[in-house]
Amino acid sequence: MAELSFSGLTKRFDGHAALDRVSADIGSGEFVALLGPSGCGKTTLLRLTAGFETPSEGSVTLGGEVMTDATRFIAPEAREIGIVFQSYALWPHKSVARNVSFPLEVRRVPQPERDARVAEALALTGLSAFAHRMPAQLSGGQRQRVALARCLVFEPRAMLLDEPLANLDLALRASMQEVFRMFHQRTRATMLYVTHDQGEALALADRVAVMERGRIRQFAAPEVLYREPADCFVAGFVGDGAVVSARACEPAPDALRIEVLGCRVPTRTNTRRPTHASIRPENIRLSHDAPLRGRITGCTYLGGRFRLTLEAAGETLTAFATQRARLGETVGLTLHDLWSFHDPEGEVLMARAMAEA
Ligand SMILES: Nc1ncnc2c1ncn2[C@@H]1O[C@H](COP(=O)(O)OP(=O)(O)OP(=O)(O)O)[C@@H](O)[C@H]1O
Repeated sequence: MAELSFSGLTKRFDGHAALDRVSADIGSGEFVALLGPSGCGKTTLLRLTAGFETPSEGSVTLGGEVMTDATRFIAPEAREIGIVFQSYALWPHKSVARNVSFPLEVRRVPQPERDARVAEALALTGLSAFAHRMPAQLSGGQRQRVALARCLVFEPRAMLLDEPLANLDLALRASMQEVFRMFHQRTRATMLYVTHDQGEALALADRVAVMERGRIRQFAAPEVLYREPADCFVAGFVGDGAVVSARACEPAPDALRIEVLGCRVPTRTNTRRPTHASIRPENIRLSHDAPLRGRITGCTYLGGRFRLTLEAAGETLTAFATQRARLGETVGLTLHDLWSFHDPEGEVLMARAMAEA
């Protein structure tokens, strides 16, 4: 499977940039999720990759070969890219086996080889027993697996998945995530997976590109996005917790301590001029005598622990507790292991994102 690159990729619709100078490299065999709020450009990026749209500027390269740029356009069917849609897009009048065999029939693969490859694809997706069923006789999850088998049977150079689990109920989504993970481990296909479900993106992908307003704001492994968000948008969008103003303590030769919520605390950081800190629930310890005081405004049982919402120094924070807490009760809070970053425009962006939500 080939590596996929975007360089300065821009797509304007009626003067409005749906994608704005996106550049990224996806390694061969990598599973990448595109995550972001509605309208941020995820589907547009997928459609440009598939060849359903042409870019206003920039290029898409697959396996070192330019698929599209200012002078070149390879037609979608010649790109050898597999696509799985949330609507499954199966042929209703063809059996499961015929649906899966269709891409091979189009490519005039001889029958014995076709049969062997279809059997292999059905086995890989756990559908061998359903080969002769019609799509209408399958559940949503089984239909999605047929779409997956039909995609992998022709060994595409890359696979694009557009919210493939969006139509499934919660329990099925969880089991299908497992199917996707196993599928990726066994095929090592290069996969670009669009979702606005961050749980899905963080659980499945090797790396996640967090998008906002046509741009990639951070492209990193899930644990890096969570522990070291690049800016206020990513810190607020990915994971639980709060984003608050911070500044380096004086003197600030290394900015290893910050002032946050009126406290001076050590920080992990990549800057000498932090403007904000990300406070995850696990960064807060409850202790009776800590000077930072928080008033409990919410307490939800999560199974095994409680999620608390607290008001402290004018901010809303989230913490975990082992025991139920009383609403209105005041507790002491100790902050530890905070991540801080430089994002002077963060407040404006966050206000805009909240207004749009
Ligand atoms: N064919 C089109 N004509 C005009 N505007 C378009 C067209 N396709 C997309 N857009 C606009 O481009 C922006 C990005 O759309 P896109 O579908 O890529 O977002 P998305 O992140 O996939 O959203 P969602 O999660 O809601 O599917 C939106 O503002 C959308 O209205």
